[in-house]
Amino acid sequence: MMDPIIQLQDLSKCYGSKKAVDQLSLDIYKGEIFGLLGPNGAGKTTTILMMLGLTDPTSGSAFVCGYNATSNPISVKRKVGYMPDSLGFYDNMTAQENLSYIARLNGIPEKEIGKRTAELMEIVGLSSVSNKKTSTFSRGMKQRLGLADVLIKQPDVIILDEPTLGIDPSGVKEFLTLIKRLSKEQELTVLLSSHHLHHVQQVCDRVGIFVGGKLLAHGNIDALSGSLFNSEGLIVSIQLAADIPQIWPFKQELEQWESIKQIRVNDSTVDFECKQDITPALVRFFVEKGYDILGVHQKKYGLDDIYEKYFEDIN
Ligand SMILES: Nc1ncnc2c1ncn2[C@@H]1O[C@H](COP(=O)(O)OP(=O)(O)OP(=O)(O)O)[C@@H](O)[C@H]1O
Repeated sequence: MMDPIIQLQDLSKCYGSKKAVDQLSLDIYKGEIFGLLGPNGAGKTTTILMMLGLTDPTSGSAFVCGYNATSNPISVKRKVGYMPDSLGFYDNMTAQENLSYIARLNGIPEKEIGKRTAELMEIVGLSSVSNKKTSTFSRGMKQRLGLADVLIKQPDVIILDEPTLGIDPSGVKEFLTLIKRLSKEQELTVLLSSHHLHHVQQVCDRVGIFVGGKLLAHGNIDALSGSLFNSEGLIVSIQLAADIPQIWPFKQELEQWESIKQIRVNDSTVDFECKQDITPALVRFFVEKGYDILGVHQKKYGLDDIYEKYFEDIN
């Protein structure tokens, strides 16, 4: 496997007796979109600050793009773009002027600024309004300009803190689609922190769940739901046209199937707890036995279920 682009090893940060981040170990790979999830005070921002070399860990290490963030923060900052949750622009300047200003701060040669800013305006979908003052911009437009600011230095990694906060649903969708496209096209690694679970679920390859400074779980959503709901797994529910008798001869036959963990019969509905998705085989079984099927429903656990379950367990 390739080397991780972000490598956190036993990273801890204490503020007095408070452990804001507690022995965090995590690897993130090039081109991944990774979601940091957790309630207020979980330690997400402190973790991000340590990755950027903006605060020193009490113990452990954070390597980003091969550099130790504590001993080499300047090199890390060259490679990493950070978009905080509250964005500031010069309201009396146009979007183009704001972006050019950021380009100069990043040391981009004057002769390249025009081309680079125009390309970025196109990428983030602001070309047609680039000569408008940012005071007229909606929150969603500002967020896209913030993304252009972050991308101007052609980073390998971008870190976005609550990027969808305060944007309307269509703006959120556009923004997340843009992030996904950029990540795929440019092999950009994206770390985003968010409270909005379904936003994260739409866009992230993997997520990490933070609570009380600890990383309780990380992985892709299927793997997390699989491990967390091990006892339940995937539920396939088949609704038939007629009730099933109390003593149902086919139950015993179905219980022999390797992929079925449990069967629950409730009037005309049969629920199967399965190790994997065997919906087509189950449908065929019922049809071959002459049953009329009114509906087939799969319950898969999503991020909301996973998140809730973790909070249930610790509260
Ligand atoms: N400079 C500081 N001094 C003292 N305590 C701090 C400091 N910064 C953070 N903390 C504490 O560390 C813990 C983690 O805070 P952090 O801001 O990292 O959490 P978070 O997950 O980013 O939360 P939020 O979503 O609210 O930003 C909290 O209990 C917070 O009060």
